[in-house]
Amino acid sequence: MGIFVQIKDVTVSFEKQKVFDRLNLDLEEKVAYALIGKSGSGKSTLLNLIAGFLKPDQGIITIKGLTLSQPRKETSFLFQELGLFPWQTVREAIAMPLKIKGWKDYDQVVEDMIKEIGLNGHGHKYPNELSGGERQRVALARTLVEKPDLLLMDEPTSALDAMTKEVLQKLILKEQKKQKGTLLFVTHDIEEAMILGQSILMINDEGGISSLENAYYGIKNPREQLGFYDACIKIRIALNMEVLG
Ligand SMILES: Nc1ncnc2c1ncn2[C@@H]1O[C@H](COP(=O)(O)OP(=O)(O)OP(=O)(O)O)[C@@H](O)[C@H]1O
Repeated sequence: MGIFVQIKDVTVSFEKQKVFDRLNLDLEEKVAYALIGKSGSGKSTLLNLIAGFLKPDQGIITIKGLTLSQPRKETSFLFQELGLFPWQTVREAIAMPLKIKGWKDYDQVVEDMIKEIGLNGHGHKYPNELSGGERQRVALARTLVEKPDLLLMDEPTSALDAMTKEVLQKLILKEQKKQKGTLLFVTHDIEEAMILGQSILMINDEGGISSLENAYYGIKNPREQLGFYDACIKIRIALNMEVLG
């Protein structure tokens, strides 16, 4: 597997605050990365850089060997705010990226995706007629339907109850295995990082990023694996966060 995203000597500052100072990071092709770090450590900033929404003050970012100068159409982004339009139904929201790309016959693809996310029979509904978890699934479907080669997600399951969270995590895992794109997602949830990330990236106090291979990725019931919680706690301690309750 080759290097897909390369961050070379990237510096980013807001006003006088330096978020990253000569950051170097490589993301490999077709790998799922969890990005964790304290609040304000720069997780969303890193996603914005790789999405091409934010330009570094110094340094360069390359994707597939090409210097990133603007957002790419092969990259999908799932924002915390979801970005669903109140006037679009589930069906219209999922079809939108395909329409923009100039697809003609997308009805079946959209219907298949609606089934995939478990919203069969809800295609005609508007966001205000959906629950929070259903809205999050629609936003996820909209980013997955165009089969991006790079998917960036900012806390995809935040603010969901445990059961809905699990449904969404299973969906992400399934789609990731099927589509085989590169995935980078931000999470505050160490368990989620362990369940979904093949590799876990941690932003440390100095603004550097260290990575660790996740031995638990892909195991069917990771919670049942001996050592799962130990590993979670170790990561929490490394991050200097509160130990799991
Ligand atoms: N547009 C901006 N203007 C000024 N400061 C900013 C801007 N965006 C981010 N920052 C600052 O940069 C730092 C990193 O922000 P960022 O949103 O990347 O953190 P984060 O790790 O995603 O945090 P959280 O976990 O709380 O969402 C923060 O101190 C934030 O206040």
